[in-house]
Amino acid sequence: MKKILVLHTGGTISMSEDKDGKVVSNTSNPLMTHEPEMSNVILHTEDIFNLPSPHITLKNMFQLQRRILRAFFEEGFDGAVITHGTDTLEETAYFLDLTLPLGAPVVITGAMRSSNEPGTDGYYNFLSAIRVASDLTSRNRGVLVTMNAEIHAARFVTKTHTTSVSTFQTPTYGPIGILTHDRIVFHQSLEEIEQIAVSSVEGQVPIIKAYSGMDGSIFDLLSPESLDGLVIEGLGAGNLPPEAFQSVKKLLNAGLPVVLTSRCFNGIAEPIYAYPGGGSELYDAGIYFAKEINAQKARIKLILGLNAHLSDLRNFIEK
Ligand SMILES: NC(=O)C[C@H](N)C(=O)O
Repeated sequence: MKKILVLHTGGTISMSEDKDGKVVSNTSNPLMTHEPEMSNVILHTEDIFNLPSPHITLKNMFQLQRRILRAFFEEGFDGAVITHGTDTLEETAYFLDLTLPLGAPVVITGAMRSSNEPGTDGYYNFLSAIRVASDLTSRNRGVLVTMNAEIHAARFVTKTHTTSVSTFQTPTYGPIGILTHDRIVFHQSLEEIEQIAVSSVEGQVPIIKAYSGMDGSIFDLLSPESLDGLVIEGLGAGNLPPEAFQSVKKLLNAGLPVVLTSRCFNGIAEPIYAYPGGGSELYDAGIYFAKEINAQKARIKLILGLNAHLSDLRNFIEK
């Protein structure tokens, strides 16, 4: 028997469509009145929050992390399943991936169609997440996201479509496993799972997206004293328009950590180009290049790195 902790946090998976066709939150989670029964699994369920995922904060993520640590190290659970709204699911998944130790599986899922809509995917995804969390082959893989019969690594998965049930995709690498009718099949594993210990999750770190013709005005509006860091979604392989870069330099000189990702959906940001505003200039000026992760995940990583007071923040961000 596997003992699995289920933490419901809200999101479409817990919502219903009302008579006007609007999707609304419920006071009681429909997944709790209709729990899957599996011969080899005992579920312990908690409605830890009931929040649409745009309302989820770093504090909520930290609360989930501490609840799961207690479940694994004091209460003898073999795995955990989290149901979550899909809008920010990838951020919570990555936060937990970085802050939970390897071992028992932690699987996050959600739904794109609420509980009473035709073709709702909530119950199926919930059942799939329980199957993955209770399977021995899911151990030591970092936090997993299970949606639409696919298993993705939390570090790379992202929401790619506003409404499709196949919205969660892993650019560049693809899913690490699939669920068939009877089996769970992993076909890839991550080389290395990163971990960081934090005792706080404070920090003001906005994300700014670069675009053609961008000048420095948006960066000039920022006061480095009221920020802890900045993430820029740069162009292509990791470049900025030259005027924008001149203003970013002022923030760097004021001691603000600045992390660069690419607005490209696939690939890795690297300091290749040496023209004004090119990646090589940005790197030499002290901008950190976040490898392989998108801007919203780079923000989580930077905040965790700052809260851990790392002596070599660049190394952590660029790993
Ligand atoms: N499909 C969903 O769960 C979207 C919803 N807006 C949420 O993130 O809470």
